Amino acid sequence: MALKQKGTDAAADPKKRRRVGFSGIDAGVEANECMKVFLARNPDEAGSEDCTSIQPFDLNHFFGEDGKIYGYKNLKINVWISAISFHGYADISFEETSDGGKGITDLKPVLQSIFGENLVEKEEFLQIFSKECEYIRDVVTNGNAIKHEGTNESDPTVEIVRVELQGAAAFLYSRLVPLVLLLVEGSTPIDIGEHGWEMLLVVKKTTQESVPKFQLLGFAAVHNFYHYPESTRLRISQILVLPPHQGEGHGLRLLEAINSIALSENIYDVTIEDPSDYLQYVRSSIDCLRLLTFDPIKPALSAMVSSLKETNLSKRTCSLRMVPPADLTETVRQKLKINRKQFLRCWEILVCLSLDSEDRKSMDNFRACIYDRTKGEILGGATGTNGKRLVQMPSSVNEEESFAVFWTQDCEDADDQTVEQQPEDLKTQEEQLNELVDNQMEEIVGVAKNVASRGKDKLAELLAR
Ligand SMILES: CC(=O)SCCNC(=O)CCNC(=O)[C@H](O)C(C)(C)COP(=O)(O)OP(=O)(O)OC[C@H]1O[C@@H](n2cnc3c(N)ncnc32)[C@H](O)[C@@H]1OP(=O)(O)O
Repeated sequence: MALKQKGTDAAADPKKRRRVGFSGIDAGVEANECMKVFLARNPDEAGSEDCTSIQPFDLNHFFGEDGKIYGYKNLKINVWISAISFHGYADISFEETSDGGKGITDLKPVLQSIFGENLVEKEEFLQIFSKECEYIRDVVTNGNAIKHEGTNESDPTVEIVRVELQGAAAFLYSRLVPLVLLLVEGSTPIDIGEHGWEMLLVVKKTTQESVPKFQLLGFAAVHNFYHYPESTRLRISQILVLPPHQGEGHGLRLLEAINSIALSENIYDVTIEDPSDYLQYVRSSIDCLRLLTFDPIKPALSAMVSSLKETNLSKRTCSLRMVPPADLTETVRQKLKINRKQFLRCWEILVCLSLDSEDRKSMDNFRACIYDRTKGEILGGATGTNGKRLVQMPSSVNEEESFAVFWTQDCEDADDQTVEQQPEDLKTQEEQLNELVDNQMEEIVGVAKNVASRGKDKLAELLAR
């Protein structure tokens, strides 16, 4: 790795070290405040801040325990990643360095932990644009274009290509790792040495002269793993649409392509590893639209909707489990490859869509069912705690949504239970639970609205029954 550093190199040579007027102990600077990452499409954009800027979810977590950089005055770290070859080039500048009590952060190993071997000197970075201008074409040459219903509907120049994660494709993945680390929250690089990995690449073809013929817009890393006794499951491990192209329908295309592979190869089902909220939203929207036209679902759905209209759960004298019949869950898995957990999510969305939002009683009953389900999941059943307790945990990410469940050591010990379940504890638990239920209602309604606007005709047909 080569980094071009402006300013003094005082950090390396103690004799040259100059004192900076830090008053007291150095408070440090947050990495999020001084580091920027850009995507450069051509040599002119390399070094310029007028190109696509990437918004990493959090840079601080790469930098030590407190996410801070120490010992620099006016530090600026700019990194450009080539949108053609995915090499990187870093420009680091600062006025002065000085140990203000917390040392001088060594930036090289940190940048290396993000960008690895991809980081090169500026000169090399600029040359690579022409040297590797057909890099993506070379990777997709051995791949298979995935054609399925709806393919290329909106843009015939965009294609999804399926490649095994070996050889050139494995090299491409290793070049994409920095973007994965920066943009996919909580991600770690996948083990490409493991059997069963493949990638789906979203590529844009162009016939224009002087620009690469293939441009990478996004990708999904998918693992095929064994399911007893003789089938395979497809697990989407990482999916990333490059920042300038997010929201253009490519994530949706990738999910649709994976669904079509699962159907054509009679895969057991499709799962997603820790989907982000937005990915889950896109996925549920697609699955609900598929389910709207899936006839076997209709009788069970209308029976569920009738029950919600007729019962009154507000007094909690009766209860209703808002789950689909087990045989329907199995049919949905077999025919649409939607896994059980995902179908349960979609089921709630479809029930919500089928209810009259003006009918207070039905909507209250619906919320009561979501409440019972959530409580059951967290506290281990609506009738007892099963020895589990819900506590709110401090979190830097989102305090409101951070809960932990812990088990009391001996759940049959009645004395322990009495001591722990103080009335004020129960009230806090109740408040936290209600917040969680409100969030879930919001998510359900969000997807329901999207599905309603995109599948008006299908929905009208479903509701007419
Ligand atoms: C397992 C994991 O990898 S989790 C991490 C996921 N990845 C990340 O978070 C990295 C950063 N984000 C991304 O890479 C992307 O934003 C992704 C992958 C999450 C989503 O891909 P995108 O290309 O941005 O989304 P895409 O444009 O395909 O779809 C989203 C929009 O199109 C809508 N849409 C378009 N057509 C349709 C349709 N036919 N049916 C339903 N919805 C549709 C979606 O509902 C959504 O609309 P809205 O946000 O305006 O309400």
